[in-house]
Amino acid sequence: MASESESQVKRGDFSVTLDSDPVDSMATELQGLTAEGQPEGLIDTKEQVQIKLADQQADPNSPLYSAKSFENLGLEPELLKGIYDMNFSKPSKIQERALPLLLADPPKNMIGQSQSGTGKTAAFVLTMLSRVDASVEAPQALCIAPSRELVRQILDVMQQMGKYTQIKVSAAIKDEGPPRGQKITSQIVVGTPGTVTELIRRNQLNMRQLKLLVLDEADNMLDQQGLGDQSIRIKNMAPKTCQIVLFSATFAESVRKFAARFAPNANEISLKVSELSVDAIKQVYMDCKDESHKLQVLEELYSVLTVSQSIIFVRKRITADKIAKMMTSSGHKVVALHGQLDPQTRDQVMDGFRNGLIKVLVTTNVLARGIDISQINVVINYDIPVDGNGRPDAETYLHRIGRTGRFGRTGVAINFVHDANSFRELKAIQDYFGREIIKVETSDEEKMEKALKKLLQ
Ligand SMILES: Nc1ncnc2c1ncn2[C@@H]1O[C@H](COP(=O)(O)OP(=O)(O)OP(=O)(O)O)[C@@H](O)[C@H]1O
Repeated sequence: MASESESQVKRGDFSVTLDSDPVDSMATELQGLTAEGQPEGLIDTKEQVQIKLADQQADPNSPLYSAKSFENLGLEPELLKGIYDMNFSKPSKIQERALPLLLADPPKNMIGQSQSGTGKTAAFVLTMLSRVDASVEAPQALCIAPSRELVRQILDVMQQMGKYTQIKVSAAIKDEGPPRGQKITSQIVVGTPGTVTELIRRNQLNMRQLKLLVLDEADNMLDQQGLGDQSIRIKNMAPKTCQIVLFSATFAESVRKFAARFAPNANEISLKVSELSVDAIKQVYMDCKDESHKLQVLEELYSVLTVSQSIIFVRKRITADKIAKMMTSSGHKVVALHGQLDPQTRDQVMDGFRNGLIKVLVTTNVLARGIDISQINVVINYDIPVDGNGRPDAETYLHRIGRTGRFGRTGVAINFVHDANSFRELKAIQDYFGREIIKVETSDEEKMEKALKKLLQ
């Protein structure tokens, strides 16, 4: 991308001016403990993953700290059966590293980071299923996640993995919790923070026997402007001995500090900022003349591309509805999904997208995180993500594009820019991650078609 004047990327509570070589300076900040003066107990692996063990006496070279097979983890045979039923033959990198630490006794807190689509869910789901006692009829493990859709997905993984066990799992999302007055007796609960808080308040969810609390998309869950307060309140209801596990693909420095307080003395698996992007996701941008030209380019794009499934991210609900209407009238199987829809409709839309009846989903940031659908080969940032203060939001960008290119698959992320502002926003994000976002010609239809087809080869 051509050089632009100053622009700022917001990272939690600090910002960086692009003129000061943001990639280098921010990488140094985010590396944190990996810079000079590396403390003991920190393993700097070849893949630039840093593992910081809470126990400084631990021998980092011990085979205990990586599991090359699921059998090595000492899991119950019923759980192994569930894993193999899902066709997981061996642990992914994050599972290999995190599971031995997560399952060790006495339990230790964990702050775990790995790129999108690398198998974090299975790591914490297996831990939850391993830690609870099926003969005790009370909640012992609780997972909270930021969206209804993500909670339902985690429940699905939980049910598949645990299908040969006697463990019961309950949902804590709007309209799907236990009926009023009825106490939860399931060993595991997965929910959104709002509904979980409500169930605790109504004495339906008793936290007394909780051994494990997991925050998926933890940086988002701890964000002070968002779900942070609720997450803190939930944690404060758990016993002091409860194991706290935080997972995400991103932890901005300010959140990381807070996370370290939320999950004290945790084992940490972290990535440098330069390692956050998934190589298999090709990132491009399309230069549109103005806001209305974006709609036209979108139409052209879908007329030339063979997309199996895709997500279009927009800033506002109204834009989502407008695009869905326009594309539907052009004959595409498109639906908009956002927070204004009622829970049942959201579930129906999501189920339709998962089983392939809906090919394109137009959505807001509500689906930016965690959603795992392997058929998605294109993600479009129709609007560049910005935070509440209107500054480019690098984390949300990474999560959004991470809906494609999952678990070794390839994918394409297409960004629309249409004025100096959107250009600056995208440039700031590009410079932050240090990965070039390549231009696709929009002025010449033939060239555009050729470039797009090549992208998806
Ligand atoms: N060991 C494994 N073997 C094969 N497939 C796996 C394994 N672990 C996870 N997967 C698959 O990889 C995909 C991505 O996993 P998952 O959704 O857990 O990623 P994630 O790291 O949580 O991503 P995100 O940061 O986007 O939330 C899923 O479809 C999952 O079934």
